Amino acid sequence: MTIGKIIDGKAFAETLRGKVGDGVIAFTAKTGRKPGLAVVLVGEDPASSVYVRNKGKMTLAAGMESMEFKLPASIGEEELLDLVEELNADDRVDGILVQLPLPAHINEASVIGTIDPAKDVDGFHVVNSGLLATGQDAMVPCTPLGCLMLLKDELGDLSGLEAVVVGRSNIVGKPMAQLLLAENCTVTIAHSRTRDLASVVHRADIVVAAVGRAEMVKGEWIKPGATVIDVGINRVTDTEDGKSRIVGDVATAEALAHVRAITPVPGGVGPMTIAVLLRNTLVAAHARAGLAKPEGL
Ligand SMILES: Nc1nc2c(c(=O)[nH]1)N[C@@H](CN(C=O)c1ccc(C(=O)N[C@@H](CCC(=O)O)C(=O)O)cc1)CN2
Repeated sequence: MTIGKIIDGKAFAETLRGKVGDGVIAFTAKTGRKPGLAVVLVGEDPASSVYVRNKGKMTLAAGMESMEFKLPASIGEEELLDLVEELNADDRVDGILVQLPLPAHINEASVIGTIDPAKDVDGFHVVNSGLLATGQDAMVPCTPLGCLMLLKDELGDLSGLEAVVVGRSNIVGKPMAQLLLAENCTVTIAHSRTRDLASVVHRADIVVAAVGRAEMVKGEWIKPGATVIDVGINRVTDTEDGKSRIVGDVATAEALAHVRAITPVPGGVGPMTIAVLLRNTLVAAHARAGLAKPEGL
């Protein structure tokens, strides 16, 4: 039995962060200032706190200015919107990211809609999703852009390939489908209510699983030789030893016998999210400074 390749997202992300660091040096030499990223965390969700801490560390390591705003979960929506407006008006800030999810009393769409689209390094503003959907230059959400980078690195030209995206979120599924369409793939968006999901997935040369259900995509669903990108991060508890671990949306051990290549969880797509965030911040800084897009990013 042959087994597929494990795509090393961690190593790819490290290389990308290195290239961003080089771009930051060149940007700073040209403009006399560093690119700046502002990250807003509302509440104390443990996973979100870790992601925000890592974003701050990696922003600094790339040579950028990092601004962190930690607000209590009880903050009102108006107060949060006021902070976003302040960051929109602050010239040192090239990128604004509000960590999701937000507490239930705050309307996510209003918050995202208040971010200046030029500083929307998450690419979640409707202006950016509209630009992406119409094939124009846009700020692209970090996780799907990271997935696309891994796919192109593995497969080269994606033109004509059959791609199935399992998951229809605004953050991953929908922008992922748009990116694959722009690469001339034939794209299907499937989800938890798709009829006969197994046979839909079995058509695909490329499977992107972003449905948020532990190991939902089974090995035998995968067409032999397909490339699988697993976006899921699901914490599960082992019944035997009671220890918890993270698994993806794909049953990786089974899938390995079928795939050409697959991203692991952890160490696949996850590390790409922050690396692409830094890349998007550098791109936003160039655009705001009236400079051409940095090359090779
Ligand atoms: N405003 C945003 N909020 C959220 C986003 C986002 O892109 N923008 N994405 C996720 C969380 N996220 C970054 O914010 C993120 C998730 C996972 C990882 C990562 O490196 N994962 C590791 C495993 C980490 C672990 O052990 O828990 C991996 O997969 O190897 C980085 C960033 C939701 N919110």
